[in-house]
Amino acid sequence: MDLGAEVREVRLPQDLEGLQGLVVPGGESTTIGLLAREYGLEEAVRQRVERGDLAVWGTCAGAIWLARELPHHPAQPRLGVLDVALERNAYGRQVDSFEEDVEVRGLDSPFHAFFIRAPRILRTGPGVEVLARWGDEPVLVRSGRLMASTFHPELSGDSRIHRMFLELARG
Ligand SMILES: NC(=O)CC[C@H](N)C(=O)O
Repeated sequence: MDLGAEVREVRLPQDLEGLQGLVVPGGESTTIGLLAREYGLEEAVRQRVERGDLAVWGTCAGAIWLARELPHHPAQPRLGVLDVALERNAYGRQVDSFEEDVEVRGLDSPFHAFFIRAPRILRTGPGVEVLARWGDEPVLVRSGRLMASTFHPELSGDSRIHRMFLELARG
């Protein structure tokens, strides 16, 4: 899908240069966290976020990387700038992966969301806006120029949440 944004892969701090937005994908959050710390990317992203000149969207493992609190894995390396508490792999083995239609604030019809060994958002801080819930639970949140989803929006062939993020990035 072509949404008119120029994209590049980011692995090292210098890859951030000139970027307005960063998507931190799903995968394995411990690996992402360790490598980002080792390669100095964590610190570089932190500085840009603190200056307010980078929008960051974490999906699934990426959301875990952004989370301030991981009560069950407090020492896991992460950026930790988003005021939420998350629990990893929170939906148990049987239903480790599932798909659901979720209502998203600002969208006029439901979004089909894929949850893959998804984390659960246990708490959101005062500055955090919940944009979508599955049942009672937040699954898409935003705080300033940070966004986190516990599902994988890239698997739906629906670009509406990507468009929301581009607006944040262009901010
Ligand atoms: N789909 C995903 O990104 C899964 C996240 C993974 N379970 C983790 O804790 O890192």
